[in-house]
Amino acid sequence: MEEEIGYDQAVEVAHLNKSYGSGKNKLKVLDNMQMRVATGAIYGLLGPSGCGKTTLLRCIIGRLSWESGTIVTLGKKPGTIGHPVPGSSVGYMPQELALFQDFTISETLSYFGRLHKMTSKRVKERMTFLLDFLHLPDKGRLIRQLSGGQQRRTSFAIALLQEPQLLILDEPTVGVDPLLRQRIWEHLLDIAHSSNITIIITTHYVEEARQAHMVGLMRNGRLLAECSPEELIEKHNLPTLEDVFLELCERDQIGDIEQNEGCAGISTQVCYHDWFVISINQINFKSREARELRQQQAKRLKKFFFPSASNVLALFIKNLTILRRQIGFLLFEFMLPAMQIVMFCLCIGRDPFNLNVAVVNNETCHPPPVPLIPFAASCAFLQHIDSHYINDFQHRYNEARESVESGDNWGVISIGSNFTQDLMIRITFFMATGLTAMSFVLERKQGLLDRSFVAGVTNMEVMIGHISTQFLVMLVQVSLLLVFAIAVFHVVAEGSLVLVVLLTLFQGLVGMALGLLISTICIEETSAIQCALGSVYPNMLLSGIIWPLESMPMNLRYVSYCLPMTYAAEAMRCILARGWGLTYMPVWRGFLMSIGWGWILMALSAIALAIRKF
Ligand SMILES: Nc1ncnc2c1ncn2[C@@H]1O[C@H](COP(=O)(O)OP(=O)(O)OP(=O)(O)O)[C@@H](O)[C@H]1O
Repeated sequence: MEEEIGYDQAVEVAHLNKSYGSGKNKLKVLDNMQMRVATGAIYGLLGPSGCGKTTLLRCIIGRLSWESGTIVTLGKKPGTIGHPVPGSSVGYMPQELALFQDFTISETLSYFGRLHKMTSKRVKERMTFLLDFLHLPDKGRLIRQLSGGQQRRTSFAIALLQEPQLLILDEPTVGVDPLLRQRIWEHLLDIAHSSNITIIITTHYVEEARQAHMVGLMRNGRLLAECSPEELIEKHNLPTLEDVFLELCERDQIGDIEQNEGCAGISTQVCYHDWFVISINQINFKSREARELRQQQAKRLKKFFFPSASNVLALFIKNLTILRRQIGFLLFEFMLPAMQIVMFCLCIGRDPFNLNVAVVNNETCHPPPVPLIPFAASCAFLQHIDSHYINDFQHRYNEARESVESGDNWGVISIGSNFTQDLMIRITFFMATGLTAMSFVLERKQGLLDRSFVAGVTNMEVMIGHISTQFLVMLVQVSLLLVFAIAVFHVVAEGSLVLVVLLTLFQGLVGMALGLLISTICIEETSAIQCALGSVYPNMLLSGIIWPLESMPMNLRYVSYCLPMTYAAEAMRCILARGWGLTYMPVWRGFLMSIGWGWILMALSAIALAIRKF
């Protein structure tokens, strides 16, 4: 049974050290940082720009890891599995807007309400209150149509939505008029008092922090003072908090901060209150941590394999809403693969000029007028060629080659027996890669991904959310592709259509998983696009789709066998041209490779997501 620890301090930070980068580029941002926030208090975190406030807040909510020191948020280390931090116990308003520009206010709040597992009735109630309280316009208005101040207030509304135990507000009053700013502070004081909600707030308007119960003054990643505003002002005998702040900064610059008697060993002015009855050192976290480690690993694995259905549903609906808002682009996406196959089947019929070449066709052409003849794209190609220009149709490769050697022809066109079938695998794979390659990039840049993570979403849930939405798009794409290829152009299809559809979908999923990996690794849109294109061409060249594997150097051939498309393309040829089923090795091997690659790429994406901690 888990040990329940009551906490008088909602947040305790002790000896925290945190750096960004490594080696020569290492930047120490938090330096032996200390902080204690009593439950039900409003804590104003003040400090010059770049002193590490946001970094500290992100550590407190479990979005950043640190090198050494301890953080206890609402009784446990943030990020502990089963602990709702990050999750519903914390409301976070980041500095950046972090809003879906194409969502309405209502859709935005509903999305976060679903993540926090609120009933739709409760979401409606809170929405009505927040719209009125924050002077927001009609809930049907798109975020992009709101003014800067209105957008910030919407962002604030998200943080307040589920009435969390802990509110972390990173500069919530920037761009808010003084009247509304005062209302916000009154509301914060009210919820802290009536609901025992703890609030940590950063602000550059130092004077407004006088309304907080406690203020922490930071500089260069260290805490200079932690006191109630009145005590600080009284102690320094200065008229304003801002003056105290300036004086402390100046004294810190010349190394003249007094050591507080009650706080030996910490070069910080700290005022003790009745709230601070538990010292972080009194709790034996080390022994508890060791005991919990094994349980945590088991829980982490469970959470990885059994994601929350309601979170996945919330992400799915969110992604669908994004797609709905881009309906033109969505239609284009639906049609693109079908257009590619149509163009391919139509355009190859154009007359080339002055080509005196021998043609060897290994695909089977049926003479008209056989009804519903299976279509081989190569046959259409040959039928459309004016025999005046390409007039030497050989049937055997050696004969064709000899005709070139003897000077009768200047070249040989040899059409492989798999010319048309491979196309479907190729188009599906690359389209799917394109579908997901940008999934995280934009959301991450706008801080949206981070906000979902703070609301308790896991990496796996985000990935499943994206894959399930894009899978819908891919279903439409594959249906259109197969209709055009098989029903309209009669591409040879001797085998089971179910296997064809399944293999195409599996290949699409592998392409999507590759796209996800790309979008996890790349920070900018341009690098994601280049990465997607860069992975497409080697894949295409090496997988034997453009040129036969047999013509490759032996070592390269082994590389080719390991690629996701090689065996799948072979399996597709065997199903379509030979009518083989799953009992044949080349067919099941193609399926097995597709499934294996899908899992490998998904796992790599999950690992990359976990390491990057967006
Ligand atoms: N992801 C990052 N990689 C490298 N350096 C970073 C990163 N994020 C922040 N920093 C650096 O860490 C330092 C502290 O940044 P942080 O955002 O925590 O400061 P802040 O006190 O919140 O500043 P502000 O008040 O301007 O928001 C800055 O020097 C910043 O450049």
